[in-house]
Amino acid sequence: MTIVAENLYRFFHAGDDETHALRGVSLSVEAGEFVALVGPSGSGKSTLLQCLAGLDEPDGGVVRLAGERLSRRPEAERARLRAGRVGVLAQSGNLFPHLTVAQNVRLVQRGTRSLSHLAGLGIGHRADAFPEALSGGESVRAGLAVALANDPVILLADEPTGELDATTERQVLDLLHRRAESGTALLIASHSNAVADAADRVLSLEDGELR
Ligand SMILES: Nc1ncnc2c1ncn2[C@@H]1O[C@H](COP(=O)(O)OP(=O)(O)OP(=O)(O)O)[C@@H](O)[C@H]1O
Repeated sequence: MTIVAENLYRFFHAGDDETHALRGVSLSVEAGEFVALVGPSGSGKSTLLQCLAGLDEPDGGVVRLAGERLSRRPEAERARLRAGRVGVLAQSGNLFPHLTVAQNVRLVQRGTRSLSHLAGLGIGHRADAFPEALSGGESVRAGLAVALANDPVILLADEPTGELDATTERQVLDLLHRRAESGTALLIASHSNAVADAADRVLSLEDGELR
């Protein structure tokens, strides 16, 4: 099970301005691989993750999930292809505000699985808290708990450790490592050196191109 991007382009227009957020990005992440995606602010990391997740549509190129084309399909089909296989942690909007952490996880969970990964993420004691009561680091970890709720085969995560202290970051990276060892493909966008150090491979984006 892999995720593959072939020659992805994404442009944004605002008035006369055109931003070339992705300019011909090709990559693949294999099962069990922990890949870090680094690059300066604005280099296209979030755009790339959104396109890989099928939450944004590239203007050119193709995304394939386990050999099946994800791009240029109706959202309902993209959702079906993603469901239960791809976990996504975005930069915001990962939690429904009117549900507790545990309810957020339960909402996306298929069947009855345990909530034990909350403890692994160091937020077991916050299971009954509402998102507005969480610290920045707690809410990122709660979002990660939602993304991991169905034991996805691919995890796409945007800055999962950005708001964490060094000790908690280590804890989250250990958990991600164990996921990779059990076969999950991880693509983690981050500015943190600790994430790049923990990864098997580092992809570096600059101005919408991999270097
Ligand atoms: N919806 C949008 N409309 C217009 N421009 C956008 C949009 N989304 C992203 N961009 C632009 O595309 C470029 C890439 O943005 P992106 O968020 O992918 O970068 P990033 O590497 O994730 O940055 P950061 O590290 O700050 O999160 C930036 O110039 C950004 O301003």
